[in-house]
Order: sequence, then C-alpha cells, then structure tokens
Amino acid sequence: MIDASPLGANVPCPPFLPNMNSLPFTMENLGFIRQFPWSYKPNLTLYGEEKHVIEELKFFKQHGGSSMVECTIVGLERDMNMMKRMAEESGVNIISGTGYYVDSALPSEVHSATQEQLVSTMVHDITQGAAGTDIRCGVIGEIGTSWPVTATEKKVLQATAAAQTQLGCPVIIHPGRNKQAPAEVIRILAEAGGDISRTVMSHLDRTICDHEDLSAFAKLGCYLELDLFGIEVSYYQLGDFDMPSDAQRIKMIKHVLDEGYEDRVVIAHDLYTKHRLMHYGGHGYSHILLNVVPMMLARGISQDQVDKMLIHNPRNWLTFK
Ligand SMILES: CCC(=O)NCCS(=O)(=O)O
Repeated sequence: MIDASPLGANVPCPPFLPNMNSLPFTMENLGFIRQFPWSYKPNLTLYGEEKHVIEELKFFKQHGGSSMVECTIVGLERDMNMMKRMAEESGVNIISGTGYYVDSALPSEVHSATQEQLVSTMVHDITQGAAGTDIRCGVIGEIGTSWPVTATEKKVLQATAAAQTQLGCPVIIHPGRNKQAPAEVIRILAEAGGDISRTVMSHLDRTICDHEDLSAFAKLGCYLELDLFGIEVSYYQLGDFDMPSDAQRIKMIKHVLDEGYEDRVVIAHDLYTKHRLMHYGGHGYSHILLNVVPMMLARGISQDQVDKMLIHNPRNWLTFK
C-alpha cells in the first residue's frame, strides 16, 4: 500500500488554513482535506486502513470489478503480504508493481546502483518474488519521473526497458508534471529498446489536457491512461495545472476514441489517499463502474468501447508477450 509522503512532503499548506497535520479527520475538516489533500500528512498513507480497503474491494467485486493494478514501488512503501491478504480476503486479483518511484523519493542505494543491478532486482521481483517474499509482481511501475527527467530516473528507465525486453512484461510510467514529459519518457524508453506498445503512460489527465496535444502524443503508440477519475477539485496542489473534472476527462477520452485509439485507452482512479476511500466520504474504488461508465454511455461512448477500456485493453497490456 502507499505511503505517498514523497508527494506531500514539501507541499505548502495555504497560510489561511489551520495546521492541518494536527486536525482530526472529521466531517468538519473534510472540505479542507479535499481541497488540500497533500497538506494533511495523515491523509497520504493507507497504512492502518486494511479493514476499510478490504471492505471497499469486496464492494468493488460486488459491482463487477475483478482485478486491480497496485503500483506502489520502491520510494513509496508497499507491503506485499498485506496485499496478498487483501486479495485473498476480497477475492479481487491484485497485480503488484516493481520498480522505482521519482528521484526525490528514492533511497541512496538506488542512486548508486548500476543499471544492471536495477534490472536484476526487477526481474527477480517478477520471476521469484518481491521484498523478501515469494509473491511475484505482475508489472514494472509506476516508474517515477520528474521534469526534467533526472540522471537516476533515466538510468531507471533504461533498466526498465532492459527488464521488459527480457521478460515481455507490461510497464507503466508516472510522467513529470509538464506536457512535454510523457514524450520525453517515451523517447528514452524507445532508445533503450523498450516496447512502447506494452507501455502505459499514466496521469495524462494532470499532464496533457489539450486535445490536440493529446492526439499528437497518442501517435507515439503507448497506452493512454487517464487515472484520476473521482478527483473533482480543480485546484491542483502539485503543479500549475487546473485539474479536469470527470466530464472533461470523458471529453478527452471521446476525442482520442474518435481518432481511432480505442485499443489504447485505459482508465483508473489512482486512489492512494484516505480521503478518497468511501469510509472517509470519498468516491471509492467503484466510482468508475458505478458513476463514470453511465456518464460515458450518455456522452456517445459505446459499450464496446467501455469494454475495451475496462476489460480488453488492460488484459492485453497485462499479458506477458
Ligand atoms: C503515488 C501515486 C502517484 O504518484 N500518483 C500521481 C498522481 S499526481 O499526484 O501526480 O497527481
């Protein structure tokens, strides 16, 4: 599970707010927390929420969900045994990730590691088991990159490409917060021999919102992921960017579907903070199934296209080649 503190470690809390790190997580404070989720450090981890997450996973399964990709990697904090327990108790398949998050979150041994050492660790996590367990990962990612991409992140991307070439495994990328960042990452991966057609570029809904820019990026051939469904607060603490609404996300998706990319789109919530769990008044893991799909159908996206985004494209991406 995620301790996303690297995201919120140095995010300023607006001066007109009380010191949110000492506020209780109550209905009275929920408005502050939703508006400034990264200013409230207790919000940035799901540790201690195992019971609530399992209940949510059961709810997700009851409403048609079957699998979830969990991209917590080195630099965030994951608990392989906890994820195995959650999968067993809920009946939801959890596909865990291996790899390395953004530069600022990485331990010194990753900065000093050789590319070959990084490849070896990722291959071991997928073929033998991760973090000292026999629980094998199913994807590489979310590989973290900043803007500009740092030297360590470039080394990690090159190692990712080498491991993907060796295993034929899926890859997912966290791009830096600049509209040029996704294409730069694709360039580095392609130069290193990565399979762009088996690579997901995540968080496009907080990175590239102009439809024509999105079309230009789609031509590079990776999967296009809009994965912040359920975040309906337009103020984005982590960058100079107006966060789109779900309606705007659907318009972005309709644009690329109309351009023929229906085999390339995947969607998600990227739920890693308490405030988005149903237990804390959030939209939960079933938001896309219960609320977004009907909105998509009402906006001219067909059921076949929805099935591609939620079933066939993820299945094809997750299948080792
Ligand atoms: C910890 C998961 C993550 O990095 N999500 C990225 C979303 S955003 O914080 O970059 O908006």
